[in-house]
Amino acid sequence: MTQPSFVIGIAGGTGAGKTAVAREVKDAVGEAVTRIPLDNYYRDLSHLPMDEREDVNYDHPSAFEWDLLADHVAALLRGESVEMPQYDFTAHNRKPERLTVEPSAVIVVEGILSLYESDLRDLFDLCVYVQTDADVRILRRIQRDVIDRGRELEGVMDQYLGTVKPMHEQFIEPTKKHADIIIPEGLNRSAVDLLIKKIHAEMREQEEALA
Ligand SMILES: Nc1ncnc2c1ncn2[C@@H]1O[C@H](COP(=O)(O)OP(=O)(O)O)[C@@H](O)[C@H]1O
Ligand SMILES: O=c1ccn([C@@H]2O[C@H](COP(=O)(O)O)[C@@H](O)[C@H]2O)c(=O)[nH]1
Repeated sequence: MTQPSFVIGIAGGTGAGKTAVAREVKDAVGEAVTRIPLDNYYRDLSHLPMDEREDVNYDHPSAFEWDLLADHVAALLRGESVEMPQYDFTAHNRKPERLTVEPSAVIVVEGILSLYESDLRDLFDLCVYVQTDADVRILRRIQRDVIDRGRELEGVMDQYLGTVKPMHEQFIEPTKKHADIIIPEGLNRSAVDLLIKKIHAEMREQEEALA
C-alpha cells in the first residue's frame, strides 16, 4: 500500500542550522514527521583503520551511499518500513545497529548535500536550503566539533580549510538553485513558522484526499 507523504529535503552548509530547523519542524508537527539525517548514509568505512577514516573527505558527494537513501525514501513512500543506518561522528563510521523507521505523513531528509543527487531530489515535494554566512557556520562548527564530537581545534581548522570549505563552494552552495525556499540563519522564527504552516496544509490535503 502506498503512503501519501509530503517529502522535504533540507540542505545547506555545515553549521547552517539544518538539524535545528528539522527538529523544530518535528517538535511542532509531532509524530507525523520522520527525520532522515543524510549523515546516517555516510558509507560504511569499517574496512579502514581510524587514522585513515580521519582523512576521508566527508564533504564530497562520493562519501554518501545515495542508492540506499533513495531506496529507503522510495520504500517509505510505498508504505514499507526501513532499517535506517546510524552514524557515529566520533568514530567516523556507521554504528553496528540500525533504527526501524515506519512510513509517515511527512518525511524530512536533512543534510549538507540533500539537494545534490537528482534521483533523490525527484522524490522531494519541497526543497529547502538553509543559508547562513560562512563565518557564522565555522564558529558554530568549532563549538560543536570540539565540545560534542571530541575533536581538537587544530584538526577542525585543517579539515575546514582542506575539504569542508572547498567542497561547500564546489558542491553544496550550488544546490541552492534547486531550492523552493531559502531559510536565513537556521532557526529563523518567521521562516520556520511558514514552513510548519505549509506542512500542516499539506497534511490536511492528504487527509481530505483519503476521506
Ligand atoms: N538562527 C540561529 N541563531 C543562533 N543559533 C542557531 C540558529 N540556528 C541554529 N543555531 C544553532 O547553530 C548550531 C548549529 O546548528 P545545526 O542545526 O546543528 O547545523 P547543521 O545541522 O546545519 O550543521 C546549533 O547549536 C543550533 O542550535
Ligand atoms: O565522520 C565524519 C562525518 C562527517 N563529518 C562532517 O560532518 C559535516 C556534516 O554534518 P553537519 O551536521 O551538516 O555539519 C560535514 O561537513 C563533514 O565534514 C565529519 O567531520 N566526520
